[in-house]
Amino acid sequence: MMNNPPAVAVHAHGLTVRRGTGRTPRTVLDSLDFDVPRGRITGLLGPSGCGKSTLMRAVVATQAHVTGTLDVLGRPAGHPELRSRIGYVTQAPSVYDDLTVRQNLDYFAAVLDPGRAAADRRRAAVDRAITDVDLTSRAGALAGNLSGGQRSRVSLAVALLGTPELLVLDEPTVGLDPVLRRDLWNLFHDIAATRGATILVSSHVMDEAERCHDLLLMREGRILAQDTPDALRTRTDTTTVEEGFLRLVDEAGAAARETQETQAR
Ligand SMILES: Nc1ncnc2c1ncn2[C@@H]1O[C@H](COP(=O)(O)OP(=O)(O)OP(=O)(O)O)[C@@H](O)[C@H]1O
Repeated sequence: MMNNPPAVAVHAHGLTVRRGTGRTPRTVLDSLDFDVPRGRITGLLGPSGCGKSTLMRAVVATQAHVTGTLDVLGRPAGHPELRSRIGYVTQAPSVYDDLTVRQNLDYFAAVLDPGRAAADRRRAAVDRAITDVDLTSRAGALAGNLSGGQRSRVSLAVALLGTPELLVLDEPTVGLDPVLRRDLWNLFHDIAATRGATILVSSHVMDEAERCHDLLLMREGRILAQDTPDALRTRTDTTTVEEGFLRLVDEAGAAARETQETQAR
């Protein structure tokens, strides 16, 4: 019997992913060890191509060729019980342009919680999700007529429908103006604080790191650091997470060169 849920939402040990077809698939995640604490916002940050989306896809079990240990909400990734406990928003907003905001949500709610008996529950869930993302005044608008930021919020509302314990958000603020980015981050903090939900959110914009409780900094398929923004700045003796990240990159590069030179002697 489980009395208290574990304090860790995602636990990875030796997590490895190989991608690509043919005889020589590439290792795109290389033996990662990390934990994502529950009830907090963990930012997954690193340059384009470092493996953020692949890591998220492994967590939500849409990625093939995953090896190592990967536990999510106390179950192995991909366990059927996790389906309703995780909300996932991909980089491209997955909404139907020819449906209104409410129709999009009604559709996904019907998939999640089907049957006539659940109609009232579905309506309440849809109302709540629309309110959560602050789209009440646009509920009747066609998704195809919304701005990029509004479409992202519809996608987020879909992910919120099942009141997930873990929200996995792949670059949700990409291409948004500073005001919309700030509003979305405020919403993430609201969701984490009021629902106790865990949020794993990726970005390649380093200033967004400052908005996270915890950070996983990635580079070239590896975890460079797992820290809070404050601890990272202190440890690297820098004033921003971006400078701290660059210092860690330089240190890792110097260490790699030293190893190569030692091996060449
Ligand atoms: N279908 C695929 N087949 C082979 N390799 C792939 C495939 N998709 C991605 N990759 C490679 O895997 C690596 C990690 O890609 P991934 O999309 O996870 O990075 P990312 O950090 O999310 O990048 P971005 O910020 O640009 O979305 C990259 O080197 C990419 O080229």
